[in-house]
Amino acid sequence: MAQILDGLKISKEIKQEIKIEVAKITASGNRAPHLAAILVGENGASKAYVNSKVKDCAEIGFQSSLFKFASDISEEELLDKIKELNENPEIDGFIVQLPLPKEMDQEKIIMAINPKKDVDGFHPENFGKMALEMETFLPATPFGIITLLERYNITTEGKNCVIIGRSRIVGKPMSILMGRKGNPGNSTVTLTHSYTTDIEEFTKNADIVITALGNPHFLKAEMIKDGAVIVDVGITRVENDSKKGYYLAGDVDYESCEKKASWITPVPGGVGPMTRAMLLKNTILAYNNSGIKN
Ligand SMILES: NC(=O)C1=CN([C@@H]2O[C@H](COP(=O)(O)OP(=O)(O)OC[C@H]3O[C@@H](n4cnc5c(N)ncnc54)[C@H](OP(=O)(O)O)[C@@H]3O)[C@@H](O)[C@H]2O)C=CC1
Ligand SMILES: Nc1nc(=O)c2c([nH]1)NC[C@@H]1CN(c3ccc(C(=O)N[C@@H](CCC(=O)O)C(=O)O)cc3)C=[N+]21
Repeated sequence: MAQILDGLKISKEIKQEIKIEVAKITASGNRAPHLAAILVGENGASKAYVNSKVKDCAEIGFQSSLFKFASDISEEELLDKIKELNENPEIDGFIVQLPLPKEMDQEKIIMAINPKKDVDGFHPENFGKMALEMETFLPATPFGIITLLERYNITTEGKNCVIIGRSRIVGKPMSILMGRKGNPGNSTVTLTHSYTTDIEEFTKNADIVITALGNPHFLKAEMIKDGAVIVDVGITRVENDSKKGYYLAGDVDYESCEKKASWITPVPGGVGPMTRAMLLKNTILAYNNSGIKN
């Protein structure tokens, strides 16, 4: 029976640590860190995520701002908003919630963000720094996963790590971080995706499997080896008859895998809360590097 990598618990610890840091900042007469988010369109999951971010900020004493736009906003209008946030000295960091409407040039939007305020770590300058092991903002989800592994003293050195999914926000940066020098890191990484012909061949030999594909219950016990560490990033809303109308499904078939794994993350309560905590962590890093605070 696997032990639980309790992301909810660790995220609370991290938030508590940040809350203490914020209290010290404000006690000495400086303004609190300020995180902003831009949300375009009406995606239900995206709305829920940015709303929870506002709540997280209030909980630990950050200021926060949320800018909502209809899905037919022009690229120019969005770029103007980004420019305004880039220049506003009272805002330490901001994120543009993804995915953006299909018609928009996502790359152009991300490129417009001031890298010093890019607390998602998505700007190519920050992504490049991450890959080159320079100090920068690490994307919140992979940052959350390595922090979770670290706090549970999971050894990654010399291990075979298989990642499923190669998105900009999870799979790709995750593969870089696990393969970097250091601990967590020093793993031998295999990055798999929809063109991988026989995923099972890789997952069966993996000491660590990280799933980020968005396919409910994809990873079954037969696909993993005894004692593997399983990290489930996937969150899909699957419709059912409950009051909410859906339940949250991970990419891992938890019921079967927990019997075989040594460690496993639950969904919900695993990687998701860690992502939120690390965004706050990045914001305080941005704050501390931004000079004058008044
Ligand atoms: N817990 C958290 O904090 C977060 C959770 N998520 C969740 O993680 C999941 C993934 O999201 P995201 O990272 O944005 O990825 P995307 O949805 O952007 O991409 C999915 C990736 O999975 C690959 N893939 C899809 N199907 C298969 C398959 N059958 N076999 C192998 N690879 C496959 C795709 O391959 P290809 O590149 O070839 O198309 C692609 O690289 C979603 O459920 C999302 O909601 C996302 C961010 C944060
Ligand atoms: N610019 C940008 N940055 C992101 O970091 C980003 C993004 N866009 N787009 C969408 C994905 C998704 N993502 C999640 C974060 C937390 C939970 C989370 O807190 N999940 C809870 C459950 C939440 C619920 O009840 O719905 C849990 O797993 O326990 C989920 C998903 C960040 N993303």
